[in-house]
Amino acid sequence: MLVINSGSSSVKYQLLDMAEADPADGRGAVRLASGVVERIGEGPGADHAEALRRVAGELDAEGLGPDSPGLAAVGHRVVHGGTRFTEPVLITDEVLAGIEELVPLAPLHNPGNIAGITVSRELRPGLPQVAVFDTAFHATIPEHAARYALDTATADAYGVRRYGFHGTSHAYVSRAAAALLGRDPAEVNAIVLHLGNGASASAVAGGICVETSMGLTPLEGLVMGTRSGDLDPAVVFHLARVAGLDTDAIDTLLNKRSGLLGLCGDNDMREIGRRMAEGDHAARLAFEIYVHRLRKYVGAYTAVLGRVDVIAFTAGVGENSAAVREAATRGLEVLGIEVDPVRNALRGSAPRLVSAGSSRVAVAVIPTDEELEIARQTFELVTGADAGQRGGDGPAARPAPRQESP
Ligand SMILES: Nc1ncnc2c1ncn2[C@@H]1O[C@H](COP(=O)(O)OP(=O)(O)O)[C@@H](O)[C@H]1O
Ligand SMILES: CC(=O)OP(=O)(O)O
Ligand SMILES: [Mg+2]
Repeated sequence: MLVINSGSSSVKYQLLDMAEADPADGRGAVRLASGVVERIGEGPGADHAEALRRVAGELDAEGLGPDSPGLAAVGHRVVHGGTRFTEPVLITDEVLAGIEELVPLAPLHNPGNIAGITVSRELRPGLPQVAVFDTAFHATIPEHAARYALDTATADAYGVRRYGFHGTSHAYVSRAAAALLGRDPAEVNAIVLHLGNGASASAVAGGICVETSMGLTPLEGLVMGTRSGDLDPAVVFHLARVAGLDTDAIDTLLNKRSGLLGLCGDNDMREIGRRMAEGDHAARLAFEIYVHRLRKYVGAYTAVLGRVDVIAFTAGVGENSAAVREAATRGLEVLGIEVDPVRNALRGSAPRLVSAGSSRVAVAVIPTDEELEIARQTFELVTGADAGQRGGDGPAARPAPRQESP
C-alpha cells in the first residue's frame, strides 16, 4: 500500500507491506519507504502537485515505481468527507467530484488532497486509489453534540454542523492507548489531544467518538499553529463592520495569521520554547493561551465522558513537548490527573505512560500513525479483508448512525 497524506503544509508518504499486518490494528505492517515534503505554500513553486511529483520521483529512484510488483493500491488522506463519505471509498471520477464539492468546507486541505489524488491517478493509472476521510471517525457523534444551536432549516440547507477532523489519528490513538493499558478499546474512555500544526481534541467512549473540538471546518476548537480556534462569532461581524475587512481577509486572518503565529510571530512550538527560555513575554503568553485552552477542553470532555481512563497526547507537539503536556494538565489533580515530571521528561518513540502512579487517569504519549491507519483501511477495502463480517455494503467497523439526543 502506498499512502499519501497531503496536510495543510506538508506531503507525507509511506509504502507499507501489509501482508503480515493484523487487520484490526495494522500491527505487523512493514514500512518499506517513507518521506515528507514540508513547508508547502511557503515558497514559489512549492505546491502540492510539485511535492507529489517529487515523491513519485523518490519512489521511482528506489525501484518502487509504478510497475513495481506487489503495489496493490494507493490510500489517500482526504480531510473533508461531509455527510456523504463516512467510510473509505474507491476513488472514481464521481467520488473525486464529490470531494471537490466539499472544498468550500476545507479550503486549506481538500485542494491539496485532490492534487495528490489527481497526480497519483496520472502516475499510477492501473492502481485502485482509495480515499480515507478525516471526518469519518466522527460520524458517530450524537446529534446533540454535532448540531450548533442555529436555526435548523438554515443549518440543514447549508450542511452547517460539527464534522470533526484528524479522525484517522483519533481512531488510531484511542485504540493504541487502550492497548497500552492492556485493555479492550470497547471498555476504555479516552480523551485524545492531537496537537500538530492543526490541533483537535476528541472524547472517545468505548472506541466510539462522542465529541470533538473541530467543527464545520478545521478552524474551531484548540489554539493551533496559525488558526485561532474558538472565538465569539461576533468577532467576524465586528471586523467586517468596524475594521472594514472582507470575508476572504477575515478567513485568511483566522486560518493563516492567528493561533500561535498571530500571538507571537512563531507557529513552531520548538521556537516558542526557545524564546520562553530567553524570557520572551509574547512567546510565554502565546504558550499560556494555548495550554489554557487545552485545560478547558480536558475539563469539558471529562464532563462529557463521565469517567476518563486515559488522556492521550499525540502529533508533533503532543508527542514532543513535555512542557505542553505538563502545563495542559497543571492543576487538574481534582479530576484525578497527575503527570509524573520525570516520566514526562523522558523522550521516546514508543507509546508510553507519563502519569504518576497515584494518578486516577492514565496520561499517555501515543505517537500517531495516520499513514498506517490509512493503509490498514485501504487494505481492508481493496482486499475485502473482513468480508465475512460485513453486511455487504460497508466495513464491519462502519460507524453507528447518528443518534438523536434523549
Ligand atoms: N521537539 C519538539 N518540541 C516541540 N514541538 C515540536 C517538536 N517537534 C515538532 N514539534 C511541533 O510539531 C508541529 C508539527 O506537528 P505535525 O503533527 O508534524 O503537524 P502537521 O502534520 O499538522 O503538519 C510543529 O509545528 C512543531 O511546533
Ligand atoms: C484537519 C487538519 O487540521 O489537518 P492538519 O493538521 O494536517 O492541518
Ligand atoms: Mg497532521
